[in-house]
Amino acid sequence: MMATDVVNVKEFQVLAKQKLPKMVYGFYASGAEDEWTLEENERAYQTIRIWPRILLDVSNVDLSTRVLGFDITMPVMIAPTSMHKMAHPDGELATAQAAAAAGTVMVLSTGATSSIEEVAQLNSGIRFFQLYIFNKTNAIQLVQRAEKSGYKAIVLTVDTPRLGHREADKKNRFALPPHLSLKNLIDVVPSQEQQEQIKGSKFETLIACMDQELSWKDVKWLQTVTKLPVLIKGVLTVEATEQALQASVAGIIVSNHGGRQLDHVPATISVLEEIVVAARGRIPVFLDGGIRRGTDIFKALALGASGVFVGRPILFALAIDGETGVKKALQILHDELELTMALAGCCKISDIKRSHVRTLRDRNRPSSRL
Ligand SMILES: Cc1cc2nc3c(=O)[nH]c(=O)nc-3n(C[C@H](O)[C@H](O)[C@H](O)COP(=O)(O)O)c2cc1C
Ligand SMILES: CCCCCCC(=O)C(=O)O
Repeated sequence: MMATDVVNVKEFQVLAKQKLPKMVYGFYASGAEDEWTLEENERAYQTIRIWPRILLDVSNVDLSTRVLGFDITMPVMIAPTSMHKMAHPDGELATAQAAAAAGTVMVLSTGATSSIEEVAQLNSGIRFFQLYIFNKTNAIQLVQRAEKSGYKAIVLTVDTPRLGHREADKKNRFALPPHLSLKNLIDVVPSQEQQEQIKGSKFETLIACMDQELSWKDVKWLQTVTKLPVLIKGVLTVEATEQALQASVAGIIVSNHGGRQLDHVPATISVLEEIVVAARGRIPVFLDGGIRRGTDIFKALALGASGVFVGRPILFALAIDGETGVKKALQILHDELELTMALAGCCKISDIKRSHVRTLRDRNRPSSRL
C-alpha cells in the first residue's frame, strides 16, 4: 500500500510499522503491560449502536464548533504527543501547519522535539500547551513561555506521576535518538550522575524527575500563575470530575493516556457519559483514546463530549507523509464525521443527541427491546 492509497486513518499505522525503526514504532504504538486498555479503547466503540433519523434535509452539514470560546472547523483536535521528530524531520512544525490549515487545535506536548516558540512562529493557528510538571520553577517558565507565544490554554496532564510500564520500550531499549532533544526541557535534563544513580537512560532519568507529589492544590496553584484556562487531562472517574469542578478548571479531558499508563482502566468512551453527567454542564468535557473513525467521533459527541482529541493516527500520518500526511488524516476524519452526520440526519454538531446512540447499558436495561 502507498500513502496515496490510504482511505482510512488506521491504514497509516500499517504503513508506519513498515517504515519506522522498530524502536520508534514501538514507542508510538504500544500501551502499558498487556495492552488491555489500549485495545479496549477502540473495541468499546464497537458496542455502541447509532440510531439514525431519516428524511431530514441534510444537503448542508456543518461541523464547525466552539472550544473554550475559539471557533474551529470540527470537534476533532490533535492530542499532545511527544517527540514528533522521530516520525518526520519536520516534527511538530509539520503537525502544527496541518492543524492550522485544517482550522483546528493542536496541543503541543511538554515532550516536544520543537520548542514552544518555534511552533508559535509558524502561523496563527489555535494551540494549547500540554504541561508536565517537573518542578514549580520549570512549570512557571513553561507556562509563561506558552502564554507569551500565544497559546490559548494549558492542558495539565495528571495521569503520569510515573511512566506506565511499556514492555516494547524496555525490549527495544527506548532512547531519544541523539540528534534530537526535548527542546522545552533543556533545563531539566538529568546529569550523568543522576543517570548513573537511577541506572537508566537519559529518558528514564528525565521521567523520574517528574513531580510525583502533584495534587489538587497544585492545580489551584497553577491557576494562580497563569491567565490561561487550565484543562485537566486524565480524568476517568466521577469523583475526579467533582474535584475538578471544585478546583474551577476550565474543562476536563477524559483520557487514559491512550492505554499507556495504568493497564485495565476502562475505555474512555465507556466512562464518558457518567463524567458528563457529573460535570452538570458547568465545564466542557472532552475525550481522547481510540478515535479512529468518524462514527467514533459521532458516538462521543452523542454521549456528551464537547470535542475529541486524536493521538496515534496523527503520529503515523506524520511518519508517512509529514504535513501532507497529517492534513490527510484530519481530512479523512472530517469527511467521515460529515458523512456519519448526514446519514444519521444531523446538519450541525448541536443536532447530535443522546438518542442517536444506544450503548450496551441501554440495551441491557430490563425494559429494553433492543
Ligand atoms: C507516542 C505518544 C506520546 C504521547 N505523549 C504524550 C504527552 O507528551 N503528553 C500527554 O499528555 N499525553 C501524551 N500521550 C497521550 C495522548 O495525548 C493521548 O491521550 C492518546 O494518544 C490518545 O489515544 P489515541 O492514541 O488512541 O488517540 C502520548 C501518546 C502517544 C501514543
Ligand atoms: C517530558 C517527556 C515526556 C515523555 C512522555 C510522553 C508521554 O506522555 C508518553 O505517553 O509517552
